[in-house]
Amino acid sequence: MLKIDKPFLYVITSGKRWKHEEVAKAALKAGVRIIQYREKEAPARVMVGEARRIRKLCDEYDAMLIVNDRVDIAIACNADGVHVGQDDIPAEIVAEIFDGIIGMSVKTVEQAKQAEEYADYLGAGSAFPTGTKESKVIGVEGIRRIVEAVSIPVVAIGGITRENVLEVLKTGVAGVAVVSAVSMADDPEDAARKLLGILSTFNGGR
Ligand SMILES: Cc1ncc(COP(=O)(O)OP(=O)(O)O)c(N)n1
Ligand SMILES: Cc1ncsc1CCOP(=O)(O)O
Ligand SMILES: [Mg+2]
Repeated sequence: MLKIDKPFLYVITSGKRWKHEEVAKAALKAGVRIIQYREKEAPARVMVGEARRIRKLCDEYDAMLIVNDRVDIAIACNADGVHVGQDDIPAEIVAEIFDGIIGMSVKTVEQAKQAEEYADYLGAGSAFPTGTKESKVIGVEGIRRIVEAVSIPVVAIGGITRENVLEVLKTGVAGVAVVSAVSMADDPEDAARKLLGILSTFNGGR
């Protein structure tokens, strides 16, 4: 389902410093192959336009697009997938109406095992404290427990930076997801390139 080499960098856009499209384009130029469009406040009319423009960019770079929370926007922009959390539309209902990748957020092994039935991958975190979202920190050990409990790809999220990403990779995650490390960077393309550089040197050892 996630047809990219491991470990991968999963960039989540925020429109708070740069436009969503600017972040997506910078990440794609750097070599990122999975982008999540995450917009929590804009009207649907604005979201659908942004999501469609990012879809076009992802097509140019042969990259996957996941839409956060909103199955309607995901359908309208022909996204590859949709990501839902514990309070969003349940994954089993997403599966009824959406033909694509389903990602689900989890914090515990119990949630992870339940999510496995309908999800194609899991977003596990927060790995570290983060200012981007109020989210309980489960730590690197919490991520490791989830990785070991399931057989679908696990993407770590929350407070991941160039400084701590190696520690996270050692848990065996399939990928690492970042919002601020790229979307809030002075130079998002350079930030993504540097993170990708660290991922490519990681030898997979635990
Ligand atoms: C890859 C990935 N993992 C986790 C999340 C968080 O989803 P959720 O808990 O629904 O929180 P919001 O992002 O919707 O605020 C994610 N978006 N992506
Ligand atoms: C969306 C989300 N879900 C758990 S932590 C988080 C925020 C991640 O953002 P950042 O990479 O800036 O810490
Ligand atoms: Mg959500």
